[in-house]
Amino acid sequence: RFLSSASSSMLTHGDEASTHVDANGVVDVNPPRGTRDFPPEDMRLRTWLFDQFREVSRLMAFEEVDFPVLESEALFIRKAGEEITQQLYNFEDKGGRRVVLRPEITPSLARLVIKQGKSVSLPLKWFTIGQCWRYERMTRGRRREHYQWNMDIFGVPKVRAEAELLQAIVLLFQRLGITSSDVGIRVSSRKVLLAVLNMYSIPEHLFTQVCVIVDKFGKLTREEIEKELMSTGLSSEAVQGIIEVLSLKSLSKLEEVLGSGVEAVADLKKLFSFAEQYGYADWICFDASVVRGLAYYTGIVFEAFDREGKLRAICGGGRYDKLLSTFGSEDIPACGFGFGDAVIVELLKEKGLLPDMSRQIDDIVFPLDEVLEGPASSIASSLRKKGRAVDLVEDKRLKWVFKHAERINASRLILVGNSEWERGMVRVKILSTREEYEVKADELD
Ligand SMILES: Nc1ccc(Br)nc1
Repeated sequence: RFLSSASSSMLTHGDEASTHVDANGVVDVNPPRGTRDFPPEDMRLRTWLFDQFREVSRLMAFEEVDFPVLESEALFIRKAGEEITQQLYNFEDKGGRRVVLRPEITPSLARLVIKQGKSVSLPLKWFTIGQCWRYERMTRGRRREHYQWNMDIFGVPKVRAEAELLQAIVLLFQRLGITSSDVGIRVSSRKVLLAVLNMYSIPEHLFTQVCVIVDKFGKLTREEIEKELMSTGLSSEAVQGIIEVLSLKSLSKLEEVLGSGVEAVADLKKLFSFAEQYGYADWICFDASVVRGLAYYTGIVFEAFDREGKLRAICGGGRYDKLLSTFGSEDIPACGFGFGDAVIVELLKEKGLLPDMSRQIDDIVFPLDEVLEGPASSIASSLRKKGRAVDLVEDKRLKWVFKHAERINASRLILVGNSEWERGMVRVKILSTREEYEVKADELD
């Protein structure tokens, strides 16, 4: 007897350590808090989504890479107060090593690029789809794991790289049936904020900290943002200046405030002109409030959002030209994005774009008598060798088999019966047309 999910939840209160086994030693059948199982129908949807990620990666000529989900904690120790590093799923292993279930992919990518060193020629265009983790007090009841598709380009210093990544994102949306009226991509550059800090002679060491605070724009009230910015020691004049510039939504206004010839403006102008050439200009818009919450971004940053404003960011990314030197290596210019598997599915549901996820099988082979189980096996085997997906069924009544064939959308039902088999024949039923005929068993394909 298994506990139902309801009764098992009585075993665990809040987030303090709780048993996953009840008083009678019966295991709670739910997965650990904040994690998901993928039973067949959910797994078909996930596989379909990941196939779209892979197909876009192929179209963009990216190579697939992979890493352990377990990483050294050292890869993620950053002092900028990011949410992602305050929620590390970290622990000490039996060897006394400080390790984490990775919260993101980019540091692993950087680690591998450094490890590969001179043996790889730039530019590198790599992608991966991997599970990422966070340990959050369950008070907010949020998930603790999700899968992320990551696309990263190493060795391209110019905004061509960002233009390529934006095309990948737009291609993905288009493959899913999402249009630029459903989704937009906000684009800015951290160099905008850097220019503002320079205008107020704010020391650059405050840069990442200010970025992490400003990333909460829209999540916190203006007063809360002002308070957090002031707490870093910024003058109220500088705080007002930052908020004024970050509220800009027009590149020409930005140029007026920052002056022409500022690198941030030049980069963004170049990127928007690329967008026209690629044909995705109607997907992107300048929004100076976009800074993204990761400390290591240094240039263009972007995030996709649903225009109805009901959901969290769908994906996001940016340039991180100085990440490798934080690991003690020579810097290599880089940019990339992460695209989670959860928000996009919520959006597809909202838009009625979830694909049909029912099963599909080519053939069901069914022996009408148990003495024919052997012949049924050889028929199933030869069909499989010809590439047919075959469900070999036995110990069932024929009525059940017909129901089953409907349930799994089988194309054909191959019945192995005594009278036919004596003549080396089998009976074939085409389930879509109800057509039925006999065929020589060794001519079945
Ligand atoms: N970084 C991160 C990891 C896991 C989840 Br769920 N969300 C964000």
